[in-house]
Amino acid sequence: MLLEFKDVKKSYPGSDGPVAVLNGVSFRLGQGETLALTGESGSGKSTLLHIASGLEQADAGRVLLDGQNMTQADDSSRAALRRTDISLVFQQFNLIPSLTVAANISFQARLAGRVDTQHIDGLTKALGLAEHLGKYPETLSGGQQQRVAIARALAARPKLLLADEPTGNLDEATAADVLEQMLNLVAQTGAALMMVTHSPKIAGQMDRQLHLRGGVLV
Ligand SMILES: Nc1ncnc2c1ncn2[C@@H]1O[C@H](COP(=O)(O)OP(=O)(O)OP(=O)(O)O)[C@@H](O)[C@H]1O
Repeated sequence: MLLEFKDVKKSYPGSDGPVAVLNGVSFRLGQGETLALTGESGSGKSTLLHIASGLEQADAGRVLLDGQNMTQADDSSRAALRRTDISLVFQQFNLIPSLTVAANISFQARLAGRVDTQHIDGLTKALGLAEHLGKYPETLSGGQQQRVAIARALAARPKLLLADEPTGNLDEATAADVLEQMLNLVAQTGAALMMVTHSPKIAGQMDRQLHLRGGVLV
């Protein structure tokens, strides 16, 4: 099993005491599997994704990545796992403005110590980015910027790709293209994918769907 949540709980401080966002969340994600995470605004989808990525810690329960207990790992081991095994794609692209497209794409692979130029060339071509490599992110369209973020995320050959509304900032036609390319590349690289989405149509393209309601998965 690649990712396993066991009775995960998370609260945030509210004006009248802690507010439970995740109230005992359990699920498993196998290698290469794709999973959609849906739920109303504020239901805790991003919180769950951040805990899966190690960006945030659960208050209780266990999160296992490839059998390793992330809940007990210290900050530096969680950071190491994030560099080597997990990649994230966000709604807002989050590219590094001072780096060229080429440098953005190889950034995480460099951090992970896993630069494979042939693999990066393949991603760049598949995403139609070959003629944009020397440009800076601000000169690209939203769709092109998100393609750069996807190439960066997959360049390090992560076992797990976590995507938070990755096509939420794109028009419908661009969103459909970017999603198709992302799903093809995820399948090719063998990564597992967990994607937060508000779109039932997008959720329907994943192997499985989980819905968050009232702090639990239904
Ligand atoms: N750092 C934080 N401090 C306090 N409360 C937080 C924090 N992060 C999230 N929350 C609260 O936790 C709840 C869940 O937030 P989260 O962003 O996980 O929801 P979501 O389902 O991803 O929402 P959306 O679909 O609107 O992005 C919200 O009520 C939010 O206000």
